[in-house]
Order: sequence, then C-alpha cells, then structure tokens
Amino acid sequence: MIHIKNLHKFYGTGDSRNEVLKGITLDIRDRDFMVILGASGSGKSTLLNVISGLESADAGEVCYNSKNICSMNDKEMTLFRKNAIGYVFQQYFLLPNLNVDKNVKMGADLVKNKDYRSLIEAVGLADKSKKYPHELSGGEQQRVSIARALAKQPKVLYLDEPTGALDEATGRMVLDLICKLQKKLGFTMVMVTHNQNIAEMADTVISMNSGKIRKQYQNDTPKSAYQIAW
Ligand SMILES: Nc1ncnc2c1ncn2[C@@H]1O[C@H](COP(=O)(O)OP(=O)(O)OP(=O)(O)O)[C@@H](O)[C@H]1O
Repeated sequence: MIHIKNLHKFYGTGDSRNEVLKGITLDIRDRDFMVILGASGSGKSTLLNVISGLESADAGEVCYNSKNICSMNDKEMTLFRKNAIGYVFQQYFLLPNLNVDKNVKMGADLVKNKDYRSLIEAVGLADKSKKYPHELSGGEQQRVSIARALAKQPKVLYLDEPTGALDEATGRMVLDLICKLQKKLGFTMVMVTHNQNIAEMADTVISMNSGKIRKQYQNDTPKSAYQIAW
C-alpha cells in the first residue's frame, strides 16, 4: 500500500513561485492499476515524479509500507528507486549503442536478475534481441523499455504517457501487453495519460485539475485494450 498525505510541490521562487501540487492525499492499493487523468499542466507528471521518488516534495508524505520516502537521504532514495520502482516514459530512453538484450540486461543487472531473457520473450522480441534501437519500430522500442523496467522486478511500475508516441494499433498492443504482464507478475501500476478512454482499463481512476484531485472512482469491470475506444 502507498499512502500519500497532504503532498505539496512548488516550482520557482518569489513572484514566479507556482504551487503545482496543492495538498494531494491518496492511497494506492497493492496490485492496483491506477490511471491519472487531467488537462495539460494539471500536475499529473509532477505527481508521478514525486510519488516515484524522481523529484522531491516540498511538504507532505509518501509512505511505502509505512516508510516515508520524503524523509530519505540520497543514498536511501537511490536504493529505494533501484529496488522498488520501474519507470516507462513516452520517450523510450534506450541506450543506442546497446542491442535489445543488453538494454534489458542493464535493468536486470541492477538487481542481479539472471532470468531477464524471459521478459524479452514475453514482450515478443526474442527474435530481435540482437537488434539495436535504431533498427526497431516505436512500438518495439517501447516494448524493450517495458522489458527493461520489469527486469528490475519492481514492486511498482510508473508509466508516463507510455503510448503517447504510438499509433492506435501499436498503442493498444503495448497496453494489452502491460496489463497481461501486470496480472502475471503482480506489480502495482500507476499510469499518466491524456487518453480518457484508457481510464476504462484501470481499476482506479484519478482526475486532476490545477494541482488537486477533483475526482476518484473505481471501475468494477475494467476493459481490455481491445474493448476501449481510442
Ligand atoms: N521543472 C519545472 N520547473 C518549473 N515548472 C514546472 C516544472 N515542471 C513542471 N512545471 C509546471 O508545473 C505544472 C504542472 O506540470 P506537469 O508536467 O506536472 O503537468 P501535466 O498535467 O503532466 O501536463 P502535460 O499533460 O502537459 O504533460 C505546469 O504548469 C508546468 O509548467
């Protein structure tokens, strides 16, 4: 369980000081698939970055199993991110001079996971494991970045617009894959997206506006990537 309590985040100083998170309180259940929706600039990515430990909070708490990451020092935070968290972004951030196998191995090596090749297989790229990122399509590169994130065996996977750079058919395929892997491996998943239709796939949906949560609801029967409109 992740407990987020009265979280505040500011950017800038003086007259240009901007409160981007205005007291967010939220619980994320283990194994939940949570989608965060909201207009551009509402604070979705900032919330994701703060609760995943990529950015610091200015006030409030983010507790993983009762441990508040906001009071961790740099060393503790690095260890926490390494051991507990996986990230997938709209840009794939693959290393261009490493092939698929080596890109995924990079994630696996952080936690000494010897079984990372099963993930390359799970994302359907076993036959392309010797290819370099520039030899792959966008959807294939995103699948590599998902395999790399999961090779760390994270307890929570944070995704920021993972289908933002993909066409509809590829986006559906990537979402379907992520959801199947979540069911199989049992991690918690929090995804930021502009695409309101994707919210129908989630267990829990958060809607943000001007740095606050305006709406939160559960889907009793989440849809699959092939059942939603796009
Ligand atoms: N590093 C930063 N420095 C200053 N302001 C920032 C920084 N990052 C974000 N902001 C501001 O914080 C606000 C929220 O940004 P954020 O990226 O969290 O919104 P978002 O809802 O994810 O938007 P989008 O959907 O367009 O990605 C915006 O007004 C943005 O300009």
